[in-house]
Amino acid sequence: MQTLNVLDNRFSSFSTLSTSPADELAAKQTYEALFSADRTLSLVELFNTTLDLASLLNNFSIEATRYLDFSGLFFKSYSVNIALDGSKKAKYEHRFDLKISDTYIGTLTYAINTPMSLINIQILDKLHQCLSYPLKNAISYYDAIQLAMQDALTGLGNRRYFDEQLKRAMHNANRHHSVVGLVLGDLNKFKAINDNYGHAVGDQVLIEFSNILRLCIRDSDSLFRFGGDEFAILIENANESAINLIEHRVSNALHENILLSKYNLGCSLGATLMNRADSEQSIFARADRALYRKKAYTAQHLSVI
Ligand SMILES: Nc1nc2c(ncn2[C@@H]2O[C@H](COP(=O)(O)OP(=O)(O)OP(=O)(O)O)[C@@H](O)[C@H]2O)c(=O)[nH]1
Repeated sequence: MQTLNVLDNRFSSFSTLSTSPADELAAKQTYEALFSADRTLSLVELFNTTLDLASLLNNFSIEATRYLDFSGLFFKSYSVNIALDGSKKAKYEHRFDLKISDTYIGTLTYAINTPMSLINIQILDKLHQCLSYPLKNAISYYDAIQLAMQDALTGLGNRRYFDEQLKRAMHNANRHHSVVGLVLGDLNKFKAINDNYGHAVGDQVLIEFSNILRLCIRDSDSLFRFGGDEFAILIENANESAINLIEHRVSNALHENILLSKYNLGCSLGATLMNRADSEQSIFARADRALYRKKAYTAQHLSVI
């Protein structure tokens, strides 16, 4: 696969506003040659070679950069928000709403330093037509993957996603000589909420707890629910104080939350930091043992964190 940085590889006779009628005519003739039926078909085939959104955007930009000088390319839809690698903002933004038979797919935004000419827009419109179906397929694929990786009740990552992310985070940490932190959480006496107030209230409590966790972490940390009342927080670039801070925040937030304090809901957290000899299994087992000790302590002292 071609992975050149297209933004550093631009050339274009169309890249600025055409200044003379001769320029316009030359551009128009090239445009007509470029978008013969055969050419259109081969572009669609090219874009159809991948379902990966980043690769598709890269393939598309290799074509687009031949006709337009842009410093950034961004795509946003209901579920996707992605930028071409190396994208930078520029003086202007030109947005195109991409549609298939009036159905909105998403918005493609070009960051440009000179306004677009009419011929630029016409060429891009044609390129977008070639892109639209491959893009729609790639978005559907992305949505399906997201769904498969998500816990349906809370929207947090599920156990399968956790396994992937833990592996990726530990790999990165080893490369960059940083450390991953892992916090496992388990609600205390959650079953009693289901038993006493019903499953719907139990669900509401799980959602509320997930929202609390979201507020207690940084953007670079990730959250997961393993099912039931078990949660995990993956902390990148972690250290002892980052873990302590999260534990402190969760504990405070639980006490301050109106719904959860009404049910006197507590949570036990078990945390650990990665060491260089760790495998995914060993770091998880250590966090799990820490959680087990906290649960045992909590049960013994009949207190909540
Ligand atoms: N409402 C709701 N309950 C769930 C869901 N998934 C699992 N549960 C329930 O969560 C409860 C978990 O019970 P336990 O594992 O005993 O946890 P606990 O009551 O917090 O016990 P300790 O952890 O020992 O304090 C079980 O009753 C499950 O049926 C869910 O999606 N929604």
